[in-house]
Amino acid sequence: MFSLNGTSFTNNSLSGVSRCLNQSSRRVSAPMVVVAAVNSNGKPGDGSVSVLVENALTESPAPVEMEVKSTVTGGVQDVYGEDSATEDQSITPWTLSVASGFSLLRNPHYNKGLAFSERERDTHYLRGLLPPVVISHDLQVKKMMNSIRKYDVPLQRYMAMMDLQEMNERLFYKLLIDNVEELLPIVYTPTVGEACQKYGSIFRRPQGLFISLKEKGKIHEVLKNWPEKKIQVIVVTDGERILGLGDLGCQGMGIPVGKLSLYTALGGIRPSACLPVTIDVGTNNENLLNDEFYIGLRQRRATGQEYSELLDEFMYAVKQNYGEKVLIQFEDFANHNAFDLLAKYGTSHLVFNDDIQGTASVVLAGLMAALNLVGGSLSEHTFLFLGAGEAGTGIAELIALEMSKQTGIPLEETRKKIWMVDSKGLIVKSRMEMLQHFKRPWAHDHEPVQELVNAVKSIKPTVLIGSSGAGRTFTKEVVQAMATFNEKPIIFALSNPTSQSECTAEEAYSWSEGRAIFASGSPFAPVEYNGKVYASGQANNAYIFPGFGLGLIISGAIRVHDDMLLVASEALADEVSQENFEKGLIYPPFSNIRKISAHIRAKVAAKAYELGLATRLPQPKDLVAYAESCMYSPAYRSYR
Ligand SMILES: O=C([O-])CC(=O)C(=O)O
Ligand SMILES: [Mg+2]
Repeated sequence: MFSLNGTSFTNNSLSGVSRCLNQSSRRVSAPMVVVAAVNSNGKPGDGSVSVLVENALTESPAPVEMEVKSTVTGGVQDVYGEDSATEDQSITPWTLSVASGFSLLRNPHYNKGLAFSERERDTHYLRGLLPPVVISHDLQVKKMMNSIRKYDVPLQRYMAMMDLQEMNERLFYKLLIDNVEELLPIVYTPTVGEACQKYGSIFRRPQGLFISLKEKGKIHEVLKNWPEKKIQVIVVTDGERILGLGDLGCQGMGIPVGKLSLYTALGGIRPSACLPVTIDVGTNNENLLNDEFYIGLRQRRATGQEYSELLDEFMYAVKQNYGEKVLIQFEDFANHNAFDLLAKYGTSHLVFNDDIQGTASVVLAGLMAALNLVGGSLSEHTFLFLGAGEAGTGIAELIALEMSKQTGIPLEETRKKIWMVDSKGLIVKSRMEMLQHFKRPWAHDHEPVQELVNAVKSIKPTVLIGSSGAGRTFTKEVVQAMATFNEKPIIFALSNPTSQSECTAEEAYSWSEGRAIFASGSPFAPVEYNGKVYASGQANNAYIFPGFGLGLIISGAIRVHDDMLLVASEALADEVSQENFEKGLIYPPFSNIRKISAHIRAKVAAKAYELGLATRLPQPKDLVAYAESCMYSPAYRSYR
């Protein structure tokens, strides 16, 4: 028991502190979260409680930081680590954590390292636990960047970043936000691919939830083991198709972790609202099954009923634990499950498949921008895809939809402008019987063609898109063929990571004599060809999903709709400046990504309101300003 401002509380009703504050201060507007309440001397009876209040949505300090001095009649320190699930859920969004001294330094959410001020060191039992110097957040960033740059191997940089995330979350995000172009390829594609391949060896601490067949029947409880309760976005994989690297089983965890760090850094969703999940139903990867350091279930993949029962239980438990409006992003599932899961849960949950929908939206944006360089409208172009899986067919469908919207021509007709080659050659009507359902809309009248190069020569596409997961498949002959009948061939090599890219930037520019409009899923450094420097764009779904996700969240959307993907594409294409076009770029630089994300978010939210899918009412007047005000900032809080 302790009392604050004349009110008594038990330790497990500390959320009452928040209510008391809220009632006693006219200066604080809900929703606010108490992030630290520390008994400054720890002795019952004569201490004081200092409390920091912050905005629940953004984790940024509230307009007014409050210090409440009051007589404490009981110790409050011992509530540290108490399960906040025991708190009265009806008073959400109040949450409370208490940390001081050594445990404060060990808590990545609150730790500031050498940036703790003299006063904080006094009031939070930090004296002696830190060396004397006090440094600024900016200097910490500079210091970390210096040490990260000393590593030559990208995986070492990745591990240094993961260590930092575990040690000081706000420093991690500030580093990432301030150095996004340099660090994106480290915490995300392509390095995250290598991290997944070696995840068993580099695994240190769990960064997300592992839900395996062993947890069947207990998933509801497993979700409760996660320390955060107010989850807004889940990225989930079953590891069967990690980037273009194939089945990495349980080691796919690097992907949800990486994607969610971008949700925070690029999209502005607070870290504690993000939950990375890996569903482990086994792996068919023999190397992993025989690897003594493999961290997952050592069995072949469960399929059929066993698989769908586990997924069903997971999806149900998520809704039970976090409500209707939690966004579930499916990532890197194999084709045979990805389409089915999206269709199955699309009507009951807020689900989004990044590989089908996010990639589609980002590629459509790139194409819209490319039209400024090559001319013509979308429907005047002809498209050929290598790879008819999630990404390929997802992009194709969104292009066909946009063409149909622009021209009024029915979707069945606009689809005919789009051709696909898979591992068995051109997708044509005579193969219909044998085709998986998601490939069928793309089977057109044509004689069978085996090789990509022959398909290119026969179809004469203006746009060639690689979504095959197979590296070096856009050969010299293929690129040269594109360059013979197109003045400016549009070539997208989307597969990830770099090793799986259908061709390199250098190949695209040199084989097309510098005429290609090129973009790739993984980043390539600028290329010099014939004395001219060519910078290419990164057609990566990282441009879309963080802003798209927050657009859904701020509007309280309950379903994803294709029209939201279309407006996200338009919003991204609008961000490409004249200066970018002059350099041949069809994507804006990632350095502007937070601003870009705010625009995408506002457009997606506006569409959700227009479609009647938004539940957060009333609609904010200025959605861009509102979106910006909701963004998580990694600025340190001051614990007074
Ligand atoms: O992770 C990325 O860079 C893009 C993506 O979703 C994939 O390749 O599966
Ligand atoms: Mg993916």
